[in-house]
Amino acid sequence: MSASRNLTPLLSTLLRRWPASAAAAAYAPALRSYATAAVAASAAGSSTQTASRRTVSLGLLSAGFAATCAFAAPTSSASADSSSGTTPESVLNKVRSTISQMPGMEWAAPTFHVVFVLGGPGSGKGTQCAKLVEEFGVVHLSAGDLLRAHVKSGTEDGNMVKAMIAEGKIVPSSVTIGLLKKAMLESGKTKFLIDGFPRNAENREAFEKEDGIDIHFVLFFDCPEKVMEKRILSRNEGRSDDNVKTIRKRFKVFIDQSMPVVNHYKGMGKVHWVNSNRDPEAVYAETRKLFENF
Ligand SMILES: Nc1ncnc2c1ncn2[C@@H]1O[C@H](COP(=O)(O)OP(=O)(O)O)[C@@H](O)[C@H]1O
Ligand SMILES: O=c1ccn([C@@H]2O[C@H](COP(=O)(O)OP(=O)(O)O)[C@@H](O)[C@H]2O)c(=O)[nH]1
Repeated sequence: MSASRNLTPLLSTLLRRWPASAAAAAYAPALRSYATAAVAASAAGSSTQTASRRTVSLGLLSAGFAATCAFAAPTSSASADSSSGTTPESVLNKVRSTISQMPGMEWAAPTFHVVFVLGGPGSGKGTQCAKLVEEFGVVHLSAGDLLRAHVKSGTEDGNMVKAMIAEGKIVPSSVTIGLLKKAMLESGKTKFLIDGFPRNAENREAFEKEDGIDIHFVLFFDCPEKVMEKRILSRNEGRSDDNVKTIRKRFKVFIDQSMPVVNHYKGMGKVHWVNSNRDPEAVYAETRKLFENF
């Protein structure tokens, strides 16, 4: 039987084992894309499999299901989950053990492919990422945008983030990585531009500890401070941190804390340096070449 024909009953089995909340149902499309990606991955590797035991790479499917359960808050079933001690890790472990018990199925860790897009505030990261999304169909995740959306949640955590952004400070990785992982899982895709993260050594070290993420390279946009400041002051997106006082603090944080991250990856030969002090089309003409094999 082909792997794709196995898929629907498998999804039903997984969803039956852990009753889906209304919010979980909203994740079904993402789950289905993971499943499709998993089947494609399995088909690509089928020549190495034995006829008696067909191995299906279900890591992405499992990750999608874990996301379904782990991020279903704030529904009533999610609060029942938290009262019974369910955590993202415990859900993932359940998915893993169920899959391992299914005949002909084997657990495989998911792989997400990532390019970090770094550069000073106003260097043009968001502008270039939008062009890459259009041409290459990659997913653009701006850590700053995710944090700003989180502020709107009005939670205690959200208020802490709001205060840190207003001061140009770097939010702890536990918050930012949680938001990034959630967005990655929900997207149902596997190739990501992570824009504006990691911003310091703590962010970088924590992200590198995450399983199943392959950091392909770092795209660094280089632009003089004077030019970046001028750009930010005419950006006009209503951002609370786009004022001269906070911009100067952000530049200092960038030099003191973010440049060491860039230099770390430079030492590993992973940084592509692009001069972004040119018109956006000229910057893109150089940038796009780096993605032909991504
Ligand atoms: N190459 C460029 N030349 C001139 N202006 C640019 C260029 N790239 C971006 N901008 C503008 O500068 C501002 C900051 O760009 P943005 O992409 O938001 O930067 P970042 O994401 O690095 O903070 C935006 O208003 C954008 O339209
Ligand atoms: O991984 C991140 C990304 C952003 N920020 C915060 O969000 C602000 C805005 O970041 P963004 O990347 O959106 O804007 P940029 O500084 O590139 O203009 C930063 O100054 C930080 O306070 C953060 O703490 N961690």
